[in-house]
Amino acid sequence: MNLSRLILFGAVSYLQGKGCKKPLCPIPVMPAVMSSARVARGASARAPARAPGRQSSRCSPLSRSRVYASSETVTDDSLAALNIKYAIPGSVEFVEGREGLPAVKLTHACGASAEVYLFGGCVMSWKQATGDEVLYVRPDAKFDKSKPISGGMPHCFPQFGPGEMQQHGFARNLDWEVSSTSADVNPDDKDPCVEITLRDNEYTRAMWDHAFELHYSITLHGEELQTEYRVINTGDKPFSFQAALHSYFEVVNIKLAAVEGLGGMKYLDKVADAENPPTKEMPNGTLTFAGPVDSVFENSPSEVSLLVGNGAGIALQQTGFTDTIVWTPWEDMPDCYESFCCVENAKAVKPVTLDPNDTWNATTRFAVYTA
Ligand SMILES: O=P(O)(O)OC[C@H]1O[C@@H](O)[C@H](O)[C@@H](O)[C@@H]1O
Repeated sequence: MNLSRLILFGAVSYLQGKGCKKPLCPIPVMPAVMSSARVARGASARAPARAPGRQSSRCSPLSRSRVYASSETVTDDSLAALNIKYAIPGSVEFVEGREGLPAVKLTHACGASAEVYLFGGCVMSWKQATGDEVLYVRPDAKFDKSKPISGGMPHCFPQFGPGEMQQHGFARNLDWEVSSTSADVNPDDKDPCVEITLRDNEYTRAMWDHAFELHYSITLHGEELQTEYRVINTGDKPFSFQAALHSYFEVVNIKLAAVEGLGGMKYLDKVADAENPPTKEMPNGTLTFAGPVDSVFENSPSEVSLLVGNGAGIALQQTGFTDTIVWTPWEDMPDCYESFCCVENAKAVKPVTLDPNDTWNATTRFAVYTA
């Protein structure tokens, strides 16, 4: 990726076209249907024109852009079946990701795109209209399911960590199911969207004995990436969990990068002690990097920005996720640390406790801007 091009082309033209000012337009009202019980069970939240339960009525097998050999064995979980059921020509398509992992590609009419891998429910790519990649995937990332994908936007659920469970919980190393797709929030400016779902199973029960549904929707609103995260307690006893989007962003160089919006805040310093982090206070101003950082900011502002080192930045807005984590491993990862910075939207410090049938929601909105 060459983020410097963002200054000249995509971000400027798109944000100007949308009338945005730095760093972001006010958060638009998310579709009200996102919180309804019907949606929580998997109906297509963002396609009100469709009949309930018919998630891909706009998808015609005849007009899909990918052609499959007729001799191909179509199983329920194959790309062909997913495309037949959920593809929306020009907006939503199921494709083969790295090492054959199934992925859903969202394409916005402005040229922006995103790719979400069903393994780990991980947004692996988010590109601006120019083709510039915003996310970062580590060179040591594995795509054989032997470990979670190290890069993009993996999940931390139901544990942020460290804790009793595997680091960051299990949601990032399981296959998620597709529950709906849509592309018709506004017919004049189609916003492609996919919703994927994770439910408890034998594997999760062995680690965490609770019945749950985790619904995660990813939408491209122009060049912006928006997500909605919904946890439902489907069991008969309360449970507590932590959750985070462990986002890896590409930077020009970590030594030139900075995070705005956290000045003067208290934080837990996990570099000093990962198990019992001491509380420290940030000086006013921006957070810059001259060594490893692993800081947890509780009740952080709903908007922070990552400056990538060339004048461009990524604004992160959140609701529900009350905390922000900033992580750079520095020389623990000598081959790649200069190229990325993790700025994570999280509910990590105080876990959420959810009663049976209750739902917890969190949203994020990511947008590239120029100074
Ligand atoms: O599991 P990954 O992707 O290698 O990330 C590990 C890091 O993830 C961060 O979220 C934590 O704050 C760090 O403490 C941890 O080291």
